[in-house]
Amino acid sequence: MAGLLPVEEALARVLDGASPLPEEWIPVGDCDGRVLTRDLLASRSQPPDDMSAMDGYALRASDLPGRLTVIGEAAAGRAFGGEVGTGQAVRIFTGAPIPPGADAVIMQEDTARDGDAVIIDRTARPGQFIRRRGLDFTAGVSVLPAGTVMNPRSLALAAAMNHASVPVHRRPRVAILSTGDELVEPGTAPGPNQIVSSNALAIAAMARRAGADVTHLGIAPDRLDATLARVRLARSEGHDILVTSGGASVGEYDLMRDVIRHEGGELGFWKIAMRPGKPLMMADLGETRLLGLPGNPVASFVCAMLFLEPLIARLAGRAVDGPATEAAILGSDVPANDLRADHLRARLTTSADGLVATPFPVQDSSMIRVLAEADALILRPPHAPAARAGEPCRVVRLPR
Ligand SMILES: Nc1nc2c(c(=O)[nH]1)N[C@H]1C(S)=C(S)[C@@H](COP(=O)(O)OP(=O)(O)OC[C@H]3O[C@@H](n4cnc5c(N)ncnc54)[C@H](O)[C@@H]3O)O[C@H]1N2
Ligand code: MOO
Repeated sequence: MAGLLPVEEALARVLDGASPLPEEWIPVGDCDGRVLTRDLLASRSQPPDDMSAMDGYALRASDLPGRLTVIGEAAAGRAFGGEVGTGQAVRIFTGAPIPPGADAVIMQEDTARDGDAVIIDRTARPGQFIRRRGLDFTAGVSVLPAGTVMNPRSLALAAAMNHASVPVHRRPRVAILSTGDELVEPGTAPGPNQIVSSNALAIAAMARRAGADVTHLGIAPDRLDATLARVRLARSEGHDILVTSGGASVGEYDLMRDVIRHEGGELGFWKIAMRPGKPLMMADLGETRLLGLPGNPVASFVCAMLFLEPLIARLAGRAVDGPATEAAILGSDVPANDLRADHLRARLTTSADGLVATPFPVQDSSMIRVLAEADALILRPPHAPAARAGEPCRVVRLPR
């Protein structure tokens, strides 16, 4: 099994030359998960004026304690027109501008009203319950730098800074093609020897979570012309990534290498030192980067997790960190590994010693149920020696 490319080298090639996609402007409400292409400046200060933080009375702290004359009212969005003088107070509500002359707010719970007067038998600190102009942000300051991955909180901040639309990297466009004479779509009545296609749906869901727009190209039978037609469609529609599933191995109906050759693409690699997922391939077909995933469902999933998600992240402008690994201890013995980095489907439990990862006894890469029931992948590096239950290991949690 010479010539298997190490996983790290394969990932480097998948990412090689892939850079964040061009800018587009989108409504601020739609930018969750998108990455800013430019700094966002505050176009106003927040709050725009000194504001009350409480419902109560605006007054001069030096007048307290005392009986003050209430000369008017200020509410959010509606300022009091005059000025507060000695011995005077303005009825004020949360978010209302502090009238000139006042230097403190006292909560209404600490007051007693008597007609036009308010009686306050305590003192106030100057500035009490006043939010100063620009407390949150100041006009002209760069608050959200280019490269920020937007989330519901930063989205709210961009909106509050009065950006109706924001500049972000375009979403990667991913087309997904399943190949195989045996495949039928879910919900049809499979004939003898047929298999319900599931890989494309898993890959699409992962790609969407990673921030891509997804096009389904359906199922191509194991014929070069039919497969080529769909690949050309994906290219002509300007997809950044074409993911194929199946046809990656060495069988007589495994067409993907022929497809790449017919399209004038150069095979970036084929076959990597990984289990599951050995026959992964990559090629550039013009502007479209092709990831040819193996057909075995677990292999296609793990390859999508390790290679497609980082590629989408890179194109979307996000940092590519690789899957976060955690320390755990083995829940059962594992045999020595060969030259392929292994990814054992495992359940996670917690014990007094910490996280315990127990591999499923059967690790066949066709087993979708085991994949669905697993919590994590135990990472077994190439040539890792046999290990006993209780020994340390590294795991990657599977997305929930
Ligand atoms: N002589 C060799 N045979 C195989 C090798 C090898 O190195 N030498 N590698 C094995 C490995 S590892 C894998 S993984 C598979 C990959 O094969 P293909 O990419 O060519 O995939 P297919 O043959 O088309 O399908 C394999 C298996 O997966 C099922 N499948 C395919 N597509 C889907 C789908 N969309 N949804 C659900 N299931 C799917 C398909 O029915 C097959 O059962 O090759 C090994 N062989
Ligand atoms: O990639 Mo294959 O699934 O290792 O069997």
